[in-house]
Formats: sequence, structure tokens, C-alpha cells
Amino acid sequence: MAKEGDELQSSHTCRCFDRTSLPICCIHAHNLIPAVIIAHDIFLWLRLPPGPSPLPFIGNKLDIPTSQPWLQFEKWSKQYGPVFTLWIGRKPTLIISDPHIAADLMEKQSNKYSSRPRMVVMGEVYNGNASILTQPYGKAWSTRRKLLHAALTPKALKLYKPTQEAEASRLCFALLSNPQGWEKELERFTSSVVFCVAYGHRIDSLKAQVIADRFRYMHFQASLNIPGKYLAETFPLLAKLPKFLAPWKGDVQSMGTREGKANVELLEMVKREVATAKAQGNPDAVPDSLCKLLLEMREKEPVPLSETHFSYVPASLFGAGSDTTASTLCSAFLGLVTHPSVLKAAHAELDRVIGADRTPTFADEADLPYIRALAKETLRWRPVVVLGGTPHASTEPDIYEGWHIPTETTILGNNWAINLNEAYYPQPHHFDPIRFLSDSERTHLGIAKQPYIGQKTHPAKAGHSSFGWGRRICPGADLAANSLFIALAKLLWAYDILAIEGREYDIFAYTDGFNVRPKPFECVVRVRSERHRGVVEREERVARGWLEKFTPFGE
Ligand code: HEM
Repeated sequence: MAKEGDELQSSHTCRCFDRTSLPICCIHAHNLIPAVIIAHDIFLWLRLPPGPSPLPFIGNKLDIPTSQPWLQFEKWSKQYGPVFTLWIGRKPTLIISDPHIAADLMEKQSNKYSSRPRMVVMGEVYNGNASILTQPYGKAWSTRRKLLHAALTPKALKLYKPTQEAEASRLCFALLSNPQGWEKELERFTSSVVFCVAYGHRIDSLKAQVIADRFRYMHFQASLNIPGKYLAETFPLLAKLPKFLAPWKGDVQSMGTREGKANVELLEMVKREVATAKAQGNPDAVPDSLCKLLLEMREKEPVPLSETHFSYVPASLFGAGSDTTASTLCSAFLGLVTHPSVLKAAHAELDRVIGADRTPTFADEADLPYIRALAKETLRWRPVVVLGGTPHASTEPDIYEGWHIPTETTILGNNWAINLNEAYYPQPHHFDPIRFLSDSERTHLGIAKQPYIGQKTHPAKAGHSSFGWGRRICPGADLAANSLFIALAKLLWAYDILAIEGREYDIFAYTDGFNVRPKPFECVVRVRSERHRGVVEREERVARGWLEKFTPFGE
């Protein structure tokens, strides 16, 4: 009689499980695993929005251009629809080319679509996801986000405005002697604004060590995010191997540790300054900065972040806010050079509202709708964060328009296709701030008709998607908008920004990467008159006085 155990054994034992047939069984298993994976992926593929056909395991890797992929994505959107699927390896990625669909998913259902795709090397190995940018949706992310919001309220932004004005005055002054170096001067301006706002210290030269270090960390981190570079992205367990078995981890982690230490040093610097000022009975001697505000907040209420992770909050301003703002200003220069009527209209408004005896300030903003519209049009025309920045990811399964969207789907808003979508923006590549003027503003400026009425209207109040969506929307959008407004207002008050005669400009010649800017080009940057020069020189002296308290970082 067979015992209970025997029966169990026989039912669990493969009939072919004898010595001679063992290799056959292995072959079966060997074939079975990929077959199951492929069947699983085909099942997902059939239910997701259509897109170019992927290959097993590598997905659409061979179809995606390595240079300016957003252009091909835009073409695919015309073929497959405003939301289509691409496979990055085995990961499905939805590419959205319509602002309403982006809002339907990432704003109206932001509870499901506000995470980030897992970034094993760039996020987890590099710095343990210390930076808000790569943090998955959850408590650790919302702690960081709340801190940033608290230090970037409208009240806090007001504190930073005099510094932005002073830095914009310095920018105008610098261009008197260095008109050809306008791109570097724009970079110095945005770096200094970010460092004054983050730490209460200014940047007088891009050669400052602190800037060189920041760029090194930024470029290193960006280099970790190249699809296919690390097998650990597909097999995350590889990142858990000890360093002697995974030597690449050493380099990645040591750079991450260096950045962490540098961030903590900056935090310590502000702590010391606050303590010294308090000890001297003069706490106001330390300029208001985001870091100072965060430290004050932490004194009142504990923050559940380690010192290193806390130090990443102010540090995130440089990575996210300096290059993006400078690149947007570079695009404004390209737009002005290639659309001279815009410069004329801007000069007309500035001359009428401000006159020739002073430059504009934030107090004039309400009276300068054309300059405000110019900043918005630049953000629309050439979105710096061209593919919407670090992608979103879903945290729950969803059904949208009959398509099944599984958990952990990557969601990418193609800002190139969204902001240049003809249904919303007729003649999308024509750079014209008039698009963003309200009826009353237009009438006031004597422009009878809105020439750019699209079939559809962009759902966002801003009228473009360049700052992202929903709970992940750029927390620095208002700070950036203020920098753009004041820089453009003062620069255009003081300068002609024109094409070099006979020179051809390509409005599509842009760099590659996450954040894009025009490829280097030369143009005429000429002070409008001797009277304007005098005002720029006078206001620079005043600006220098204001900025004295923001001691500079050395070279
Ligand atoms: C023209 C300038 C800027 C542009 C176009 C821009 C655009 C963006 C975009 C598209 C995102 C991703 C949003 C999303 O995932 O939906 C983002 C995220 C972010 N931006 Fe900006 N940004 C700019 C300036 C700034 C500035 C000045 C700051 C500094 C306060 C900043 C801080 C951040 C941070 C911390 C994030 C990550 C937010 C998160 O993951 O929760 N940005 N930005």
C-alpha cells in the first residue's frame, strides 16, 4: 500500500525527472521562462495604447533615435495617436502629446500618476534617492516637497525679489563690456539667483569652485541615466551585490557620497552664520534664504530626514533651477533674433510704461503685459525640459479610454509635441507673445484681433505645460517665472538683441539631453543709447550695495 508521503512525492515529481531526461527538463525550463515573459508582455502590449511594434526584451530600443527623440515621438503621435506606447526594454512607457490627456492622467488622477520610475543606479545607488527629483511617490517625497513649498510661498518669494532685481541689474551691466559673452552672463545670473535664494551667497564668477563642483555632480548623475548603460536597471538585484562583485558601484557611490558631503557643508555654513549672528545679537545680518528658512522651520518642528537628506532640499535648487532658467533665456534670445517685430513691440511697451530714466522693477509687472507674455511664449515655444523632465510613473492599475495601464507604467509628457500642437497653437513655431495676451491687454496695446485662436484651448492656467503636471509640478515655477520676467524686462529695456546682418539662424538647432537649449549662436547685443548706458551703470552701483550682504563664493 502506498503511504501518504509516497503519493505526495509521486504527484510532485516530474515524470521525465530521471537521470537521462534531466537535460531535456532544463531545456524546457530554459525555454519556458522567456516564453512566459514574452506571453506576459504580449498580454500587456495588446491592452496598452498602440505604438511602434516592440521586440522581445529590448522593446523599441532600436527605433528610438539617440538624438532629439522628441521629434520622432511627435511624428509617432501623428501615426499612433496623442497617447502611444513605447517599450524601453520590458518597461512600457506612455508618451503623451496632448495637454488634455496629460491633465486627465497626471492632474485629475494625480493620486495614481505621481511617482517616478525606479531609477536603480541614478537614484538608489548614487545617493539613496536623497534628491526629491528621483523620489518615488510617498511619505519621504512629500516631506521634501512640503519643505520646498513652505520656503517658496508667495510671501517667501517676495523676500527674494529684490535680489532677483539686483542680479538682473548686474546682468545688464555685465553685457555693456561683454556683449558677446551673453550666454555665460545669463548662466552667471541664474546661478547667482539660485545660490542667493538657496544659501544667501552670490556667484560672481562661473569659475567659483562651488559651481564647478555642482556641474561635476550634475553631469555625473545625468551620465548614469543612459538607457542600457547598467544591467542593474533591468535586474535590480545586481545593485545589491557587494562591491568586489560589482566594481561599478564603487565609482557611483563615491561620487554620490562626495555630493552628499558638499551639500551638508553648505548647510553647515548657513547654520554657523545664523549662530554667529544670533550670538552677536544681530540675527537679521544673515540674508533670508531657503536654507535659513528651512533651519528655522526645523527648529520649530522636527523633520524626519537625516542631515544628509535634509541638505539635499536646498541643494536641489541648483540642479533643477539654474540651467533650466538660463536655457529658457537663451531661447528668448533666439526668438528675438529671429522675430524682430517682437523686440520692437517689447521696446514700445517699455518706453511707454517706464521711460528712459530707470529700468523696470517687479512693481511694474502688472503694467508690462507684453513682457510677461514674452516670458510665457518663450516657455511654450522652446520648452527647456523638452520631455517633461524626470518621467512620472503610475502606482495603481488604471483604465483610460478603454486602454489598460498597469502599475509602474512610465508616463512621459512630450512637451515638444504638447506645446507645439497646432490644434492649440496655430503656427506653433512662430514666436509671438500676442498668444498670451488677454483680450483687454490686446485692446489696450491696440491689437484688434487675436490671430492665434486654436481649435482647442490648453487646460492649464499658464497656457503651456513647461513646468510639468499635478503633484509633481515644478515647485520652483514662480521663482523661475520671476527670474525670467525681471531679466527680460531689464535686458530689453536696455538693449537691442538682433540678428547679425546676413547671418542665417536655425530655430531648430538645439542641444540634446534632458534639458535643451539653442546650440551656441552669435547675435548683436547693443545698448540702446548713451542715456540707457548711464542708467544701467547707475543702477548697477545700487545693486552692488544690495548684494553686499550675500558674500560671494570664491574661485
Ligand atoms: C524655466 C525654469 C524651469 C523649468 C522649465 C522647470 C521645469 C520643471 C519640470 C518640467 C519639472 C518636472 C515636473 C513633473 O514631473 O511633472 C520640474 C521639477 C522640479 N523643479 Fe523645475 N523648472 C524650472 C525651474 C526651477 C527652479 C528655479 C527650481 C527651484 C526651486 C525648480 C525646482 C524643481 C524641483 C525641486 C523639481 C522636482 C519636483 C518633484 O519631483 O516633486 N525648478 N521642473
